[in-house]
Amino acid sequence: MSVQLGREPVLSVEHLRTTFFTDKETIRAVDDISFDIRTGETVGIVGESGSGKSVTARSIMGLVDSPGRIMGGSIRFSDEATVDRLANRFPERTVDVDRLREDHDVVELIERLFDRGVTPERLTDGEYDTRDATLLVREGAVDMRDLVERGYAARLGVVDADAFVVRDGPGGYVEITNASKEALRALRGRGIAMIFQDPLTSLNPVYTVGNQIKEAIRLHQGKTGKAATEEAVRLLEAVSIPDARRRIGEYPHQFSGGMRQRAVIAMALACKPQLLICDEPTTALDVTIQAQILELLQALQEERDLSIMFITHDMGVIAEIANRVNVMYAGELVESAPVEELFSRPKHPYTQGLLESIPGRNVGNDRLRTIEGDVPTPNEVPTYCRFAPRCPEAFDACDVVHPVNVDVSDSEAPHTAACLLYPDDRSREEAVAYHRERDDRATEVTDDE
Ligand SMILES: Nc1ncnc2c1ncn2[C@@H]1O[C@H](COP(=O)(O)OP(=O)(O)OP(=O)(O)O)[C@@H](O)[C@H]1O
Ligand code: NI
Repeated sequence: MSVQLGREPVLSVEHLRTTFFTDKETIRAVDDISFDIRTGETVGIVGESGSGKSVTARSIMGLVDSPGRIMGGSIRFSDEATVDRLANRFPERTVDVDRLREDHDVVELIERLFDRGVTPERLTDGEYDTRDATLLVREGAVDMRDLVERGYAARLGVVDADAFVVRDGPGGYVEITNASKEALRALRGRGIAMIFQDPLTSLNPVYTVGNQIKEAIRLHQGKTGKAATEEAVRLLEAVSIPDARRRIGEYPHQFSGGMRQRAVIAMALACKPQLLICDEPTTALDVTIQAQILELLQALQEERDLSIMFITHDMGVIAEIANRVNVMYAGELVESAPVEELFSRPKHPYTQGLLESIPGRNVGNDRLRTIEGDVPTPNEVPTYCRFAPRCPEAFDACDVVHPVNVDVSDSEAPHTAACLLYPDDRSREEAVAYHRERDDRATEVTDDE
C-alpha cells in the first residue's frame, strides 16, 4: 500500500509520556513518543513484548488506569464530526479560537506573557529571540492558536484550563489528555474504537453476540428493534460470518476463536468509528483466518475511509497492512518510516534485528525473539540508549548519550531513526554531538508548565 501523503492527520500524538507508579518502581511505559495517523491511513506499531504498544493504545483511548497516568504531551483527535459533537455537548469546555481573536489582541497577550517572564524562545521554539510582539505576529511566529495549544492562553486566564475541545474555523481537535471521563465515554466507540488484544474480554459471555452488537448500534447509531437487528446481521455478514441471521442468536462460547474475533470487529464497526485501534487482533488465530481478517479490515477501510492503528509483533502482518510503521523499544519510538522503506532500508539496528528475525522474511505468525536478551523495563530517565546493551553496533557514547530522532529519509516521505549512528553523513563525533545538543530529557522531566 502506498503512503498517504498530503492528507491531514486525524490523530496527532506529541511528546506523550505515560507512567506507572508501582510500589517498587516508576515505569516510563511510554516515554516521549510523537507520531501522526492520517485519514484513511494504516499505521503499524511494532516492537517486542513490553515495548509500550498497548499502553500507547490505551492512552489514546483514555483508558490508562491507576497506577498509570499520562504525565505529559498531547493526543489530538481532529475528526470533524467528533469535534462538533463534543463541542456541542461540552460548550463550557470548548475554546473557540476565532472568538478569542475577536475578544483579545494577540500582540497584547504576548506582551503580558513577556511581562510574566515567558521568554520569546519558549514561545517560538527558539526560532526568535525578539521581544517585539508585533513583529512575532507579523512574521507568523506566534498566533492565537499557538497561545491556546501551548497552554499560555489558559495561563493568562483567557481560556479555561480544563478545556479539551479547540475549534478554529472549520477545524479543531479534541485534546484527549485533558478530556473528562464523560467526554472520553462520548469519544470512544463513535470516534475511536478499539479491538483489544484478547477478544474474549470484549464479549460478555451472558449475552448473545447479536444483543451485544445491537447494543453498540443502539448507542452509536441510534437504531433499535428491527432496524438494529438488520444492521447487526449486515455487519456480521460484512465480517464474513456465515449464516449470520442464525448465529446472531448464539452466545460467545458457541463461536470459534476466529469467529469471535470477527464478532468483536463487527462490534467495533457498529460504532462507526473514524479511527480503529487494533491491538494484536490476529495473533491468536491461524494463518488463513488471520489473512482473511486482514483483508476484511482493508476492504472496510477503503469503503469507509477509516484510519487504523495496528499493533503487532509480526513483521509479516505489518508488511501486509501498514502504510507507515512505527517501531517501539522500551517506551520509545526508535524508527518511523513508510512501510516499503522500512523493509528495504531499515536504519535502526533494532529494526534491522527485527527484520532479520523473520524466517524467510515474510513468513507471518512468528513472535520476534531472535535478538539476544529482553526489552529492559524503562524505570529511569534514559541518559543513554536503551537498546545499547543488545545492539551489535553499540559504541562507547551509546552508554552516556540519549539518542533523539534524526531525519534519515532518502525520499520526500518522512523517515526517522533514534540512533547515534545518524546523521551518517557526519563523523561519529559530530553525530554524537548532534544528539547531545538536542536531547532535553533531563530538563523536560522537571519542567511542567
Ligand atoms: N497496569 C500496569 N502496572 C504496571 N506496569 C504496567 C502496567 N501496564 C503496563 N505496564 C508496563 O508498561 C510497559 C509496557 O507494556 P505494554 O503492555 O504497553 O507492552 P506491549 O508492547 O503492549 O507488550 P505485548 O506485546 O506483550 O503486549 C511494560 O514494562 C509493563 O510492565
Ligand atoms: Ni500489548
